[in-house]
Amino acid sequence: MIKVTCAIIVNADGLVLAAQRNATMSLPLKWEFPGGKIEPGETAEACLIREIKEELHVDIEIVAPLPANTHQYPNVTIQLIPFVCRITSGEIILKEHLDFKWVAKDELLALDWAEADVAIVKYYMES
Ligand SMILES: Nc1nc2c([nH]c(=O)n2[C@H]2C[C@H](O)[C@@H](COP(=O)(O)OP(=O)(O)OP(=O)(O)O)O2)c(=O)[nH]1
Repeated sequence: MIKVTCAIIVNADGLVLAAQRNATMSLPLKWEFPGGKIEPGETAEACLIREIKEELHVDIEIVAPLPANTHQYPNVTIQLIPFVCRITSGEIILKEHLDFKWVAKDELLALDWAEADVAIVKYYMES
């Protein structure tokens, strides 16, 4: 099982950042919460701060954890470990994703999410 962290980044207006995977990634064009695989010896929190800097070019702080979701894709099982986060500095520059948008909480489920993310979206909407 691969452990993957992801960031539910909330802005000052309460909107949530959704990021679209590019056409050459696995799960092409699906929407996700940015993040990535935990490296050996790394904490989930440190992983997420590193990944967000690499992918979005911003610094974040972690606000709160949400329940992890284990999901079996045909070729891989991942444990997706979410944290609610805030940007502390920088402007978003996409380094890997195709697109991003800020979405109202009650409109999140309308996006075409990576399957593992749907449960996380629901946890967040109920939180
Ligand atoms: N970062 C991230 N990955 C997710 C999410 N939902 C989801 O199913 N994944 C999957 C996609 C990948 O199989 C795996 C890790 O994604 P990644 O973005 O860090 O790694 P990657 O593109 O290099 O993965 P891969 O193409 O090598 O399989 O987790 C999510 O919300 N955020």
